[in-house]
Amino acid sequence: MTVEYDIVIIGGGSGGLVVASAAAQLKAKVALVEKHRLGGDCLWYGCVPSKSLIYAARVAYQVKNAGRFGIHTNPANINFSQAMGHVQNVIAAIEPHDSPERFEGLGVEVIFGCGQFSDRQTFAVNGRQLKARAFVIATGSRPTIPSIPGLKEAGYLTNEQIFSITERPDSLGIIGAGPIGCELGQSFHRLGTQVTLINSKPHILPKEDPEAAEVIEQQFINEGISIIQNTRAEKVELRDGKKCLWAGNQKIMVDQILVSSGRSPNVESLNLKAAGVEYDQKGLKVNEKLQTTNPKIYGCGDVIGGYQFTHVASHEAVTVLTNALFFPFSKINYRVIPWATFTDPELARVGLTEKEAKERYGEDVYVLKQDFANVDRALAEGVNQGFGKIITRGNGEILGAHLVGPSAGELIHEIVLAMNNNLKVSALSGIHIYPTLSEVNSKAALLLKKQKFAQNKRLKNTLANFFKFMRSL
Ligand SMILES: Cc1cc2nc3c(=O)[nH]c(=O)nc-3n(C[C@H](O)[C@H](O)[C@H](O)COP(=O)(O)OP(=O)(O)OC[C@H]3O[C@@H](n4cnc5c(N)ncnc54)[C@H](O)[C@@H]3O)c2cc1C
Ligand SMILES: NC(=O)c1ccc[n+]([C@@H]2O[C@H](COP(=O)([O-])OP(=O)(O)OC[C@H]3O[C@@H](n4cnc5c(N)ncnc54)[C@H](O)[C@@H]3O)[C@@H](O)[C@H]2O)c1
Repeated sequence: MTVEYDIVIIGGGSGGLVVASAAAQLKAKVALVEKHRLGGDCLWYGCVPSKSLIYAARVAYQVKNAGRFGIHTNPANINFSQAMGHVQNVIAAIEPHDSPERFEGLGVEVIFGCGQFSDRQTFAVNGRQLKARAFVIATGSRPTIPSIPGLKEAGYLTNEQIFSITERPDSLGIIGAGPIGCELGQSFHRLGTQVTLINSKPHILPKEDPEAAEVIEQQFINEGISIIQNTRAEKVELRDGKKCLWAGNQKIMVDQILVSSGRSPNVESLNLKAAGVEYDQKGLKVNEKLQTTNPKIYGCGDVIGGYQFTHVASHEAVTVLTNALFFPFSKINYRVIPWATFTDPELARVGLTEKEAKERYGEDVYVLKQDFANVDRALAEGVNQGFGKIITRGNGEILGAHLVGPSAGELIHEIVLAMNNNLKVSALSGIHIYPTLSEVNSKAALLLKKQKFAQNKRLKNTLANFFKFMRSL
């Protein structure tokens, strides 16, 4: 049967846009169906606005704390709506890159509408029946709203509303201390809001290296952010215009609540049953080739669960593109997936944690940890907290790395490059410019030799004897 399209993509965010633009540039016939506007969470409610807000908040913090460098100013006058204006300006500057005009210019047919599958090979939208050789579901995720009595009635914000507010809440209760809660919590606090994080786990950022997360936690405490640990938000009531939020035996009164307690896949409206596509609460079920349970329908990005990051959505998009347009031979490779949480200090990670490495390789695991307090450039910039930790095997194979400190999200890439190219940790100990923050990597890398030397009694004795002999000549 002849079909109209090579590929129909549903969802025009980080994953869908990569598939659409690359497929069109390869001269495939492409339709992209988007229910709202192109750009997805990353542009409108995620990475772009959050990183812009983080930057404005960092400036406020630096001005407020400039005194320790001998720079004295009047107390910073924070104009919240102008800070939010910066956020909107950055979105506006990036948006043309994701505009329908740009994609149509590349040859993509952009269809705005909310459709659904009518059978295993047809997607119905705006009264049209789209048939294609392959489909890609890239509909992303939305905030999971916990069923907390009174929350709905009292009202709350999620990442979908918070970047549009123009008045600063005096106080903000945040449910969930994952990356969203932590990045936005610190930013709002720095812009003058009293922030309380409610965290169901014993420590914030529970998916990260615990020692690294502890550095962030200590920074939050030093800045005056309240953290209620190991406690779930349980009930909300409206009292005198304020929201009264119960967490365990504690009660906090706040102006606003931000819900950042995880994500749910956008799958419900697509009539996936008709297409033979299975899913659960984490997302679409996909195989290593990113085929759903219908092999002609692929999934990528947040909607398949897993690593929910923009760069992972793009990485998955490439596998989907190759398999869907040509032959389904490519398997997704998740061996080296880096990410960063853009708190201050930043926390970046790639590969295994210490615990995971020890579970897999037992005694053959070396932890190479270098504090930023031993990196002269960090000290020059007033930083004496944080560290770089590289996890290796005895043969130098890099298993993972965890950096917490200034520009950690940039510094991790040297290790990512090494891992991607199967370089040993010694490759990181080459000349690094003095004084730079990236010396944290070279200094950590050198520790493998030092640790192995410290363990090697025979070599130490041989050298001692050698030098004794040389002195006796
Ligand atoms: C506050 C926040 C900060 C973040 N910061 C970072 C960061 O710094 N770095 C990072 O890597 N990641 C970050 N992320 C995660 C990142 O935004 C997501 O992983 C990424 O956007 C996922 O891309 P996607 O293509 O799967 O989904 P999206 O980009 O969300 O795109 C999905 C698209 O599908 C559309 N859609 C949904 N349902 C339908 C339907 N039925 N029919 C048609 N279209 C539909 C949506 O409108 C949307 O345009 C952040 C997320 C949040 C919430
Ligand atoms: N810098 C980045 O790359 C970045 C930034 C923000 C978000 N993201 C992506 O978005 C995803 C979602 O972020 P998130 O922070 O919403 O989710 P998350 O799942 O990472 O963290 C949510 C936290 O909320 C806690 N929680 C759940 N219900 C609770 C309750 N009732 N009371 C108190 N705590 C509760 C959970 O235990 C968890 O620790 C991330 O996993 C990440 O993939 C990435």
